[in-house]
Amino acid sequence: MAGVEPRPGVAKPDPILRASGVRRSFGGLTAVDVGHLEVQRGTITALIGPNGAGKSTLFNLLTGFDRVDAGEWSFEGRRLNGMPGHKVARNGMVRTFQLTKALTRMTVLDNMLLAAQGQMGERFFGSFLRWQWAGQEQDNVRRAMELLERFKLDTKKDDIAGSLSGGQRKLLEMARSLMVNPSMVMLDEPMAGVNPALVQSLLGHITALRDEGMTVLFVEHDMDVIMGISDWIVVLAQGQVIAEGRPDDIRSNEQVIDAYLGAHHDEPGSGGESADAGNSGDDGTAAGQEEGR
Ligand SMILES: Nc1ncnc2c1ncn2[C@@H]1O[C@H](COP(=O)(O)OP(=O)(O)OP(=O)(O)O)[C@@H](O)[C@H]1O
Repeated sequence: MAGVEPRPGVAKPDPILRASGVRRSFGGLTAVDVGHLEVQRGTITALIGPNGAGKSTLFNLLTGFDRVDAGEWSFEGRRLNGMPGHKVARNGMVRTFQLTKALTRMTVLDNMLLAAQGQMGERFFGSFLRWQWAGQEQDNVRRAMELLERFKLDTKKDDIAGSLSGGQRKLLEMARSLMVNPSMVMLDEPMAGVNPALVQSLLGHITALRDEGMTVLFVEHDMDVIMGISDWIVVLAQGQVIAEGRPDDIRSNEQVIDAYLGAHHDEPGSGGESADAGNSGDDGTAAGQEEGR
């Protein structure tokens, strides 16, 4: 990334993901309107922005979990427009999801085995899928156990996922995403609901993935995490990319500071003194119940 200019839409030397003219509106509100965006292969790229900036919507669009009004994007040179989420995942671009109610009722190992099906959704789970797996099951179990060991969840394989702490759930979400052998993982608020004691461990896992050649794109609100771990940062505000750059470029970017302060303008007591959107760890998961390991 040396020599890449810090400006919105800048071309990268070896982009794994390219998006152009991606737009999505809800009624009269334009949630996403991205002119051009490239994600460099093998980097940790953070997608940040104030509440309501369009980060989740952009994630959903790129991964096939929502439909664009306009625009196109490609991953590894292959057009993804109109491809459903499970096919996008099979093409190597996979996203994490917070564990749904149905998933929290399954064991940790079943969560992993279901993920091997490539984000088809838990409604497909059950005797039918189990029957269909017959041949692949051994390979999948082997891979699942390797990943559970890596994320230090192997001793929990028979526990119900809902019994895991907030941090362990995040580890499971990450482990699940790796079941399809992706080349890019998109992490949705990997630190939300995680006890500070486990944050370093999670950060270690994310940088290890990058060091093994994986591309990581993540949405996060915690500025210390973002500035500490990111190779590149993309800032969204009101659906548009308003800035891109290395952490030092973004830290001092006035447009970015204005966007955060503007977003906080009407919130009582916000004071606008910080560029942190300030809502990390508030997703109502098992924060404060970390056991660590
Ligand atoms: N399904 C939907 N129907 C209507 N409006 C929506 C829908 N999804 C998102 N929006 C609106 O689109 C805008 C962008 O929302 P989005 O959730 O993508 O922002 P975000 O940057 O992820 O915010 P946060 O940091 O709070 O999660 C918001 O104004 C939101 O209210």
